Amino acid sequence: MSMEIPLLKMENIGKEYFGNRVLQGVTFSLRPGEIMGLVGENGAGKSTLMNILFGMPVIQETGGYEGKIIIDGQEVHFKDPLDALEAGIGMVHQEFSLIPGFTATENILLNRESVKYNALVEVFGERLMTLNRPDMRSRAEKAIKTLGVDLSPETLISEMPVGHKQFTEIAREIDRRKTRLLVLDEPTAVLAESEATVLISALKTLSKQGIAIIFISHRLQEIIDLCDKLIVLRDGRVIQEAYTKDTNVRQIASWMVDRKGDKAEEEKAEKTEKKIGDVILRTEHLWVDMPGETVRDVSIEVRQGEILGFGGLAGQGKVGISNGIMGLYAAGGKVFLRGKEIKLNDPDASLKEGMAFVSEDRRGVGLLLEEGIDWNITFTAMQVQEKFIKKLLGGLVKWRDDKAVDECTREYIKSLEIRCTGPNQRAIELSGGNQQKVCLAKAFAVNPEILFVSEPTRGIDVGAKKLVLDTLRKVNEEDGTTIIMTSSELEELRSICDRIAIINEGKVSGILPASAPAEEFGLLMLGHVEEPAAVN
Ligand SMILES: Nc1ncnc2c1ncn2[C@@H]1O[C@H](COP(=O)(O)OP(=O)(O)OP(=O)(O)O)[C@@H](O)[C@H]1O
Repeated sequence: MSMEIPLLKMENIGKEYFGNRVLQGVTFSLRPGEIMGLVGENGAGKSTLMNILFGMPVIQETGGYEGKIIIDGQEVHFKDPLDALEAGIGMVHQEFSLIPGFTATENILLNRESVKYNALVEVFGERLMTLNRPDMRSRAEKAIKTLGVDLSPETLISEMPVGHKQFTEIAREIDRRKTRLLVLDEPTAVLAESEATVLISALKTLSKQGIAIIFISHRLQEIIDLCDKLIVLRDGRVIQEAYTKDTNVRQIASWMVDRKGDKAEEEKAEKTEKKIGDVILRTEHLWVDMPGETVRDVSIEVRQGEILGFGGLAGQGKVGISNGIMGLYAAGGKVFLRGKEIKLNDPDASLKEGMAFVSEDRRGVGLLLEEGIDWNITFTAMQVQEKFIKKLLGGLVKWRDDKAVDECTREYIKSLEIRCTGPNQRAIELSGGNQQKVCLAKAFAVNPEILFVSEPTRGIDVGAKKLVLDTLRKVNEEDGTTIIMTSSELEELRSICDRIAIINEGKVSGILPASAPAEEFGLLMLGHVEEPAAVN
């Protein structure tokens, strides 16, 4: 054993939220340049542990924490993130903290002063006018280059696809010369596989320069590929510590869950015979103006009762299609539901027509963060369909049926294994993966005829992933719901879809049955257009 003093030691860390214990006796240490993976099921306590390390206000506001944080052998007490930054710790959160109306360069150069940006944006705005632009740009370019990504420093954050926002956040941390420890909370969740590969090699470069890294991910192969060692949290305790060279994905998955490890194993679904009906939804020359995911010309038919997948590389438009049909971004062309043309650019209309959408952007459009789980799950159904409403005197008097709301919420908490203190816990207090489950439950509650889901398993742990996909399959088979699913993971699409359309440069480059070989999908993703079927 070397006598070297670790860069960081967290010792006996504990945390309670209002009597709910979420961390207990967590201890680990990290040397300069070392990369540690932090894994565990949704709600195991990973983000909380990192929030403690980074001095996040939510920790102080909820009664602080127990245990010690020791840096270079000295105990530290961070009052807020600025103290942590001062000590050389950088953190990239699950959700972004970039300033929308500013460019990549400006965001990178604002560094973490922007932790407090809410009130300060105006001030920054003025300051930026007087800054040395060429110098700023070259610093931003340097940080972007270290990451090895194709990102223009002049692009506005509000116009970037989500993957580029992620790289901008990371570039911002790299530009801070002081950074000695970088914490990344699920940085690859919003990235396409190719982008994730770029990120992983960039992080390896940083570690060679002596920067230590704590990396949270549900993609266990990434943990193996990137990290030197890992710790596994279960119910707020460290239940295993290991060097990645001594373990494998299967073993890590089994450490994470109480249940048997085999639940984490990706199983091929047994396809039961199911009835696929007539065309229920049809688009004609659909275009959608969504930043980073422009749809140019999509004409496609979806049949009643099928699960249709949209796949393709990031930024090619697969994400834009459902956002356009559901009225969240400006769209044109024609969309027909059961043969009748529907109104575009009107989110309410699409809901009333019996369509529901689980967005890839769960914080942006998915949740009412300050409201309870119950309200989040039932609100849309209540508003659009008058579900959970009691009527008296022939409909003259209406009020909320709290009992029905509560029952429905409890059912989804159980079936989707949402980890919470109860039906009225606020959405903002849930872990990322559990918020994602609430978004799904909310869509199921309206019992839509057509359900659009975009990246449904983003942020979901390996065990729960199967649960989510099984639930989608069940809704499709038992309720006959037609499902249109967008995902950046081809294997996920292949495990539940009947057909998969690959989108390239804003157009459909081909549609294949899920059983087609992976190489054929690969070719379509690269823009090789399918041979047109026999000419008529
Ligand atoms: N502000 C808060 N108030 C109350 N409880 C909270 C708060 N933030 C988190 N929790 C609870 O702490 C527990 C741990 O959550 P945490 O976000 O640390 O999990 P996680 O391991 O990061 O999960 P995921 O993989 O889903 O992101 C959860 O049960 C969550 O509900």
